[in-house]
Amino acid sequence: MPFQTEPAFKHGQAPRTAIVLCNLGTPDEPTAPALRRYLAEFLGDPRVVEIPRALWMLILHGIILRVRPKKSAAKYASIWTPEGSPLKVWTEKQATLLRGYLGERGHQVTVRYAMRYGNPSIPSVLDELKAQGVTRVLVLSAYPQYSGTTTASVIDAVSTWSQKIRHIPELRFVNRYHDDLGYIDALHRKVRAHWMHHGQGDHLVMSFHGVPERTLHLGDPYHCECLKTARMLAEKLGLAKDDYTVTFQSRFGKAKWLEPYTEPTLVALAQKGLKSVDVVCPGFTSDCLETLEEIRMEAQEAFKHAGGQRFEYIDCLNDSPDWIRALADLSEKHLQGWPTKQADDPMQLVASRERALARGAKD
Ligand SMILES: C=CC1=C(C)c2cc3[nH]c(cc4nc(cc5[nH]c(cc1n2)c(C)c5CCC(=O)O)C(CCC(=O)O)=C4C)c(C)c3C=C
Ligand SMILES: [Fe+2]
Ligand SMILES: [Fe+2]
Repeated sequence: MPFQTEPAFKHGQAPRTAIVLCNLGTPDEPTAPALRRYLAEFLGDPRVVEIPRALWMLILHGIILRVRPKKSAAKYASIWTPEGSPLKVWTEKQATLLRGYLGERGHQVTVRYAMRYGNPSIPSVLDELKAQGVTRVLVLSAYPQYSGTTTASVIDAVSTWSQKIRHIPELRFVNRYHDDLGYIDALHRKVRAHWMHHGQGDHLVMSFHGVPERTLHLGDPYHCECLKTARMLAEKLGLAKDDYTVTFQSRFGKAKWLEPYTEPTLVALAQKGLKSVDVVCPGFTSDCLETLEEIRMEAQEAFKHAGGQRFEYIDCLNDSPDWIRALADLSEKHLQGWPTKQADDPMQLVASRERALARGAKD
């Protein structure tokens, strides 16, 4: 296999570090053709749908990609903003803010965001970083809970890219932070701030994205990590067991997914007489189709239709300063041993002195 051409190797170049904040991805626009491209890539990933390949390709291309793009495009149109898809807008903002926070702490790191499906793609971002001379990459997934369907797929994309590279940068992956104290604290503050402004409902539903239940029995830690996040958040909020329910949303297809399902749970709670509920989606670090349309719109309607009166959707972490601080702390933890402050790294000091001398010679 031919490898990508490298620029000539130069001795004495200072190491350069980058962080890539990877999220799931989103269509380029809320139209059926854009959705077809996005869903073909997403649902064609064997990490996402684990059924025999030939059969799945027939179903995907023969049925799903003929029907779903139009329906999904209409849903995306209902949450689209002038700046684009919320998922992309928030992820981009998080990357910019993370760069700023780390810069304030004296770190010289490049921070980029990338999307596992759609744009900017993981390989395109890694190509760009490599062209800029980046020698160390910390891959930080936007998924706090590890799942084979998401986190592992990001790792696959980076590994596939590296297979065509001769001089591979040092790579590190943050696989999970479901129990990271900064993440839990940021969630807790988000919920508390919402209660302060809108009052506290009679019950809190914590809704996580679902996965097929089979993956749990096959050893995927996702379910356990969601439950741990929920337990820690509940403890921090001072909630008793009866004050909250953990649910799973976004079921796809006919197979059994993790239960209890979010919308039927909300309907059952309303039918039992619950009038007032708060819903938070702790596994989503950015608002997106699944939170804004499926929860804030659809689930709210179902809850009220079943007799509920007050439904408060609590925004995702998005650009909350507590969250960006947690991201910066997490990054610092995983950057250890990769000097990113000039004073830490003699090579950087030499390189910067040489640059200064070269500038002096020119001036
Ligand atoms: C087909 C199976 C799917 C699995 C498994 C799955 C896991 C999974 N997804 C997220 C996070 C997000 N998913 C989003 C959208 C979305 N998810 C699926 C299917 C599966 N997800 C589809 C088909 C879609 C697209 C929309 C649609 O047509 O319904 C999103 C939102 C993206 C956006 O653009 O806003 C997120 C985020 C996680 C965390 C996860 C497993 C843990
Ligand atoms: Fe999904
Ligand atoms: Fe959905």
